[in-house]
Amino acid sequence: MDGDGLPNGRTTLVEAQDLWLTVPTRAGAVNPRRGDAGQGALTILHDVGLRVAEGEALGIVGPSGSGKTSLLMLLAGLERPTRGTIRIAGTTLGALDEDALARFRRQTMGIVFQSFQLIPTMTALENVLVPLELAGRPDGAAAARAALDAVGLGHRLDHLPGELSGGEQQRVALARAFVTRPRLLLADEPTGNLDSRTGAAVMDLMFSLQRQYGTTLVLITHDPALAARCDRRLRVDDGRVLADHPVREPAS
Ligand SMILES: Nc1ncnc2c1ncn2[C@@H]1O[C@H](COP(=O)(O)OP(=O)(O)OP(=O)(O)O)[C@@H](O)[C@H]1O
Repeated sequence: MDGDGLPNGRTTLVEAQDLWLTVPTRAGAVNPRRGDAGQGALTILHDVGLRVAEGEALGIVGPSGSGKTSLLMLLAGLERPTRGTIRIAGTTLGALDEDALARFRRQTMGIVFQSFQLIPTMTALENVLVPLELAGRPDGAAAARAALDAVGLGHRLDHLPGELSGGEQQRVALARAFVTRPRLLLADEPTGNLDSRTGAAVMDLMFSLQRQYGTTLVLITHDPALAARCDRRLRVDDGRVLADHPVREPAS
């Protein structure tokens, strides 16, 4: 490790500095643990900073309500910080307007949510085709089939999400997230809706694809065993980063 906690010799893909997130609150909706930031505002994240090296897997852990999802939303550019900067692959998110941000997200990131977030009226193949069509990829259909093959669902191309099990739906979501070979994968409790055995199988698949493609991973999880599979672990509590632990030195 070097002085800033990154494995030696790796370039930084994600860098966040001095992040604050404050949202307006309805009267009576103030979280007593955090208090009121003043004038009906709640501070969800306070002075958060982090760096993630290219190819690294970072696990984010912390109690419910500590701000993990909020942090992920900022990194995805789905929410804007009240203060602070986020730079991903050399691009400062705050400098982009909404269209440019959406384009940058499509080119650079894949996102996997706890609730799968597949489009219910589209088949597995059509769901995986969406990011390819948005990227204007002419080889879309072949790439989408290959991605579904890679997650073991080559025989379920024409099934709607409602005709698939939870584990199968999350595998479709993984295929959709990886199909454009994003440099960064953001995953928010991807096993949260799965039983432990199915969740373990889906996570084996995710880490295997992450290693195969050299994808940088930011993974929110409540599962210590899953966090321990990451190269580093970041602990968030009450909107602050409390500790940054290397789990193990990555193989050089
Ligand atoms: N838009 C919002 N308005 C008001 N409060 C919010 C908003 N978004 C998040 N919060 C609050 O901010 C806190 C952090 O929420 P967040 O979802 O980031 O936590 P979390 O660590 O991901 O929790 P969990 O592990 O339960 O998913 C919570 O107290 C939540 O109620």
